[in-house]
Amino acid sequence: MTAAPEFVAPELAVTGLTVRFAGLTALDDVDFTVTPGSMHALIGPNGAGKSTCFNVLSGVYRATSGSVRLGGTELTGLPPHRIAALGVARTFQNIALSPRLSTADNLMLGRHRLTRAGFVACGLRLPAARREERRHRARVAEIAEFVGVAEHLGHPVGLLPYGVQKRVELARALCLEPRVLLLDEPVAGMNAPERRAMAAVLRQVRASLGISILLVEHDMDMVARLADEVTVLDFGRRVATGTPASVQRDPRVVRAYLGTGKSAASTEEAAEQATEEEHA
Ligand SMILES: Nc1ncnc2c1ncn2[C@@H]1O[C@H](COP(=O)(O)OP(=O)(O)OP(=O)(O)O)[C@@H](O)[C@H]1O
Repeated sequence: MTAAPEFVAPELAVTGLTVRFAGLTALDDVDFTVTPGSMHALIGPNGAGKSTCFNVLSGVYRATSGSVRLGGTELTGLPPHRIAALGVARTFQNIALSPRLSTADNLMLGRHRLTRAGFVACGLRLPAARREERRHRARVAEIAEFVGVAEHLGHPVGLLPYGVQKRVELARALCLEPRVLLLDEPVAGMNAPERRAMAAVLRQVRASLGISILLVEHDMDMVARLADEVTVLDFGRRVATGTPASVQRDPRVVRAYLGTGKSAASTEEAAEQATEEEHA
């Protein structure tokens, strides 16, 4: 699967982002930039502000101050559907699919924003609406094949193994034809083979589609293997930005996030192993 020829991933620039909830500062003057076509991880201990940041980027929360720009467009203040229409798609920490619907129908819901035929034309199944539906179903099949869930298109999502459901969720986000993907803990709760399968798909998404990806992930091995750049938050503040290897060696990060020398060492090993894999 490839991106449309005119596809260009825009820069996502977060500047001075601050979010306050009645007396609590969840994000405090945070800056980072997701370079077009790169994979950028947002990490930090529990309560560091990662979900709050995702919620601002997708329009669920309003920023108290600061700016989020996608290319030349300011996103702060826009409602979620407008942000989605600009090409920002999101997956959730907990699976947010309709379990009784088939994989195909869940993915068709993901195409809703791109549907041109009106409600009446669809309801009456007029020829133009039927043609459009065929076109969307063909694209859904292509995306399902790309993320490795094609064999499950006819199955109710709720009956699929957890790791497959997470890939269906990714497929649904891709059905929006996004320019930026926000992935909230894409491998949380997965076993090792499921993690490897998801990592392989995410690498393909970046390599073949050129979509910019912002990823919240607690699994440091995944971050070390996948991310081009990492931003570390602690108590709502950015404490470091850099390559996975450089942030893992940053004493502020070790203090804030990794806690013990032991976990820092294990994540360094993961970074070294990832580099070896890339060079193999
Ligand atoms: N809607 C809200 N109202 C009040 N406080 C909130 C709200 N959302 C988040 N917070 C607070 O903001 C801070 C940051 O929370 P957030 O969920 O963004 O952290 P996180 O890094 O995503 O944590 P985790 O890894 O546990 O998901 C926390 O202290 C949290 O209690």
